Amino acid sequence: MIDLHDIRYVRLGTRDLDGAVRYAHDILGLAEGGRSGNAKNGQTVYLRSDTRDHTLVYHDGDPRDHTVGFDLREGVALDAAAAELERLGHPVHRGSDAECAQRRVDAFIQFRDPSGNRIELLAPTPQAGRPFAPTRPVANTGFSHVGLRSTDPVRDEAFWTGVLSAKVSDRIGAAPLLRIDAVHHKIALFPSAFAGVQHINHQVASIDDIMQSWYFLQERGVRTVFGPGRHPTSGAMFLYFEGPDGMVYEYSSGVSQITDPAHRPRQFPFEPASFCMWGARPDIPEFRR
Ligand SMILES: CC(C)C(=O)/C=C/C(C(=O)O)=C(/O)C(=O)O
Ligand SMILES: [Fe+2]
Repeated sequence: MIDLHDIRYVRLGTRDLDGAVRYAHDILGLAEGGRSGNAKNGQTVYLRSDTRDHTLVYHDGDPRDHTVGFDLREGVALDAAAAELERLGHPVHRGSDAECAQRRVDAFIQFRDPSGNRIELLAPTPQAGRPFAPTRPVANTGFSHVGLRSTDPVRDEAFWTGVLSAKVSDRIGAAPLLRIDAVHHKIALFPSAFAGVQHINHQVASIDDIMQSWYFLQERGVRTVFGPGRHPTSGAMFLYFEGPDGMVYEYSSGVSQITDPAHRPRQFPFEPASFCMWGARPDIPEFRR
């Protein structure tokens, strides 16, 4: 079992780096935390959502190119994790010096989950907490979770809980909401015909930030695709909206924590009442019945 600590970053390719960075800054309220590369070979922009070095990366490249990077729990050796994955038949790529520099990490390994989602495991790298101030008036308290596409959620749940250390908090139909710490979920696996990141969540402080964001997005012509609403599963109030290259972003507030070691996942039917207890209906393909 490979013990995960937290998600460190999501990396997304884009053909419109300036547009994606502008969106991250002006709409999401993220702060630019530096750039690397050059116009000839491709640029990478690091974006900050909290006191961490960065949590979102946009780079020149194919918009279908998505990667999620996880910190390993302290004491878990990268080599041991690589050996375990290879023993189980998952090919592993060890990051070159140039690739490490691009990710601002000391060392990492890369592999794919059974659906083909590209995952990176990072050697624990101490990060100095740097002050973070949102770049627009929203109390963005930080990046929190991803929805991943899964071509077979039952198979992928077995991988994420059996090979990696995720635990099932709840299921909606076949879609598991998985935790790797006390937070209700950091990963959700949603049925899809192909792999990739399906949505990216940032936490905001309160319902005021959700509702103010709803009006803010409408005024700027950003399409809301679900909400405002409240998830019966995690209890979080939410707003999902469209980002660059069709990515869905989510703000949520009030996600529950699971600290009871005897917690048993609840099974919710895959229907709108399980998605929102206020009656909002999603306009998101993966959440349609
Ligand atoms: C609309 C989906 C199926 C849903 O209900 C997701 C639930 C939650 C939650 O309980 O907080 C999410 O945040 C999510 O993974 O989007
Ligand atoms: Fe979510």
